[in-house]
Amino acid sequence: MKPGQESKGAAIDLESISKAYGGFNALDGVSLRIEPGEFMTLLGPSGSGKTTTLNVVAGFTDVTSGKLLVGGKNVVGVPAHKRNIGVVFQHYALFPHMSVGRNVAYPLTLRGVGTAERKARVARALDMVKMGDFAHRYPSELSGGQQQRVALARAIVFDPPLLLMDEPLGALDKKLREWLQLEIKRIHRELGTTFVYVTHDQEEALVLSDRIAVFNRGRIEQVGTGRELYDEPTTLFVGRFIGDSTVLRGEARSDGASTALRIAGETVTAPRRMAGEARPVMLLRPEKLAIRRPGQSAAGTTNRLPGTIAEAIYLGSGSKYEVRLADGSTAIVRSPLTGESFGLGEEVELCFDGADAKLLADDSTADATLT
Ligand SMILES: Nc1ncnc2c1ncn2[C@@H]1O[C@H](COP(=O)(O)OP(=O)(O)OP(=O)(O)O)[C@@H](O)[C@H]1O
Repeated sequence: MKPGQESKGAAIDLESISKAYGGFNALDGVSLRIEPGEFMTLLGPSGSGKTTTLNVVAGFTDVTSGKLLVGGKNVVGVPAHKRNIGVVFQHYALFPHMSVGRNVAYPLTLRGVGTAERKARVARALDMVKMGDFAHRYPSELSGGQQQRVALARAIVFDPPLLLMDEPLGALDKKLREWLQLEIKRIHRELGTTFVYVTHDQEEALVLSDRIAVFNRGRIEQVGTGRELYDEPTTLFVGRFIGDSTVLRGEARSDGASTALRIAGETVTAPRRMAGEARPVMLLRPEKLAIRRPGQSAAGTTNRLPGTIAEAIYLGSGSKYEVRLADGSTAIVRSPLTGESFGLGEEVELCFDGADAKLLADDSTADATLT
């Protein structure tokens, strides 16, 4: 949204929404406030409840319990076609027998909008998605990316206060997807409408969103900006799902204000304690880890673990290394182009400052659910 521009978007409030199919809880007490004009992404692995949540907001799925407010009004029980919400799915649901222009005009025809205004609004919506020259084509004459842009035009042509998108770029190749991500971001800015977007792709979520809600097994684990989720994950699942990470597990000992982990005979410490009874693990981001040759001094690092280079990947802007540790686990390290390089199989030391380690409660399901 432009500064000073008033949001045309609706606020959404999900309050303790549950949805059961037989004895299975697809949604298990989901609460989320989405601000007017916000770009909110629902992110999580397959089966975590993202699509069910979106369908509940759209009115395609009823709830077992809970409240849903759109623009402050309770819409539980209101049928989908009366909610005035724009929707885009992964598979372009364009009408094949209608031209692009007639496809985009369809929601206006349904609403009884007169011819002159209809033409003007269809032209505006097609221009917004850069498909102004394609009004006379048929869907079968368009590429996948073009069809999705038409679907987007059709979803925004009636100025809905809320636009829902379920993996709209899922069927497209990487380059096209990256370009359309930027287009969707621009359209969101220009419209000022509330966007709710479903994806299982964390990079896509980071590119697009004002905030991200991370789903796991029918619940929201954490809601925050991409930076908050990366820098301050509150659960191991979120820490593992957003960005690369290394998880150190070992026999834990906490005393005073610090926590020590014993890993294959070595001890690493962090100058913090974790509240509660759960077993702590340390989570480290790749840029907080360094690799040194054994015996080499490493200023500023308080911890060292011996390991072996298991993988070295040249990334152009630097290198990414996988270091196999003595307990069999793998650490991921990013090192700048200017740094030293290491060969496969080389014996090294993994170094880090304990202050950079996040202490999180262990959760054995956090690895299994990463798909
Ligand atoms: N109509 C249904 N009947 C029974 N179970 C369902 C139904 N719809 C969804 N589920 C189940 O609810 C869970 C959540 O599904 P949902 O589609 O919301 O997940 P998702 O996070 O969107 O995953 P994906 O990315 O694979 O679409 C899944 O385990 C799914 O099998």
